[in-house]
Amino acid sequence: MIDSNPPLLHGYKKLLRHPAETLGGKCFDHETGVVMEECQLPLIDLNGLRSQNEKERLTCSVAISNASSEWGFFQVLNHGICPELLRKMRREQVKLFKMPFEMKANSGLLNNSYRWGTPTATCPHQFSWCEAFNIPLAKISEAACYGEFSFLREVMNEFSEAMSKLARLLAGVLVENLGHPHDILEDICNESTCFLRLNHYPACPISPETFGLVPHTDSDFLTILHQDQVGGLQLMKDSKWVAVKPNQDALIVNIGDLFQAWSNDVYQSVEHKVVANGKMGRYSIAYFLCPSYDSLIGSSREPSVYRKFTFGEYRNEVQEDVKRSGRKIGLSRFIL
Ligand SMILES: C=C1C[C@]23C[C@@]1(O)CC[C@H]2[C@@]12CC[C@H](O)[C@@](C)(C(=O)O1)[C@H]2[C@@H]3C(=O)O
Ligand SMILES: O=C(O)CCC(=O)C(=O)O
Ligand SMILES: [Fe+2]
Repeated sequence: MIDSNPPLLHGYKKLLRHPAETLGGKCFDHETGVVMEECQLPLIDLNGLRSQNEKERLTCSVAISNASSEWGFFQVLNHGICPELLRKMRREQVKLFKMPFEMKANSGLLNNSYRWGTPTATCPHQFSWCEAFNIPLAKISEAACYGEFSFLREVMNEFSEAMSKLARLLAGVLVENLGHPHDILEDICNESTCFLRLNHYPACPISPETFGLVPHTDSDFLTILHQDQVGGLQLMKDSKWVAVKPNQDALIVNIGDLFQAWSNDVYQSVEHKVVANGKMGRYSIAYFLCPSYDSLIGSSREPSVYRKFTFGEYRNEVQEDVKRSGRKIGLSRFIL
């Protein structure tokens, strides 16, 4: 059989040799709930924030905060990212991942941000059947890192600018609802401290229980996600996995660990995962609103649940945990 691109089966054959048997093994600790039928996430029309009517603006702002506390996730309509830009981004993303594996892995493309599978996995349930470019936006203005993908540079700049505007709008509503000036986070988060993650989940020929992306919470303030029509994203709600039905007019927004810490647990960073699809490949794009590495993340109100930490310290801790134990521990490491 020709090797797939990326060679996930070949590269991880030992780990994935008997997926059915080993899934019952000791590291099998994530299936705490069964998938409910697809459940509609709170769907919020952002035109409410632009209304002349004060009451409408308030209703929309409260809906964003309530969803961020109760679900940690919500979907937004009239988000301002034009469909043509999403289509251009999708075309470039598909072209990028169709490149020969050797080029993706060794060309240093996009600031050498290419990753595939999970080198640190010690059992199938720590393995993600995916490939991704985790691009620091500080670097995307450098033409050198694009090779022949010069148009990709143009599209990514346009896309990340639009996403940055939306992320700032949403973060502004969330911090204002906690009694702070809407731009309080803007001095620690800016275009150059954020990340764009291009995900591709190839069709997966092994166990249907294989993860496209392992259960995790995001290590940022908030994430704005565009998923395609294939589906597979699930989030944890009341100890059950809830599938997120694809809605091409909507973008998905989820609270990250840093906003949970900053809000002193008012907003929840909720576990989510992607289940692999046996027949169809799937693409998604995630924009991560992140502060600079030296920014101190403290609680916006006392008494604080967590000790203060810098984003750099947090990322190092996550990577150390993933290296040491194969999975992310996250915020619980920083409880006072
Ligand atoms: C193996 C892992 C790396 C990751 C945490 C995880 O346990 C699973 C998801 C990964 C991810 C995806 C989105 C973000 O880029 C990230 C920082 C996060 O919060 O979850 C990465 C984590 C990482 O790269 O450390
Ligand atoms: O692809 C998806 O739907 C989710 C991706 C994700 O959770 C991430 O990149 O952090
Ligand atoms: Fe995520």
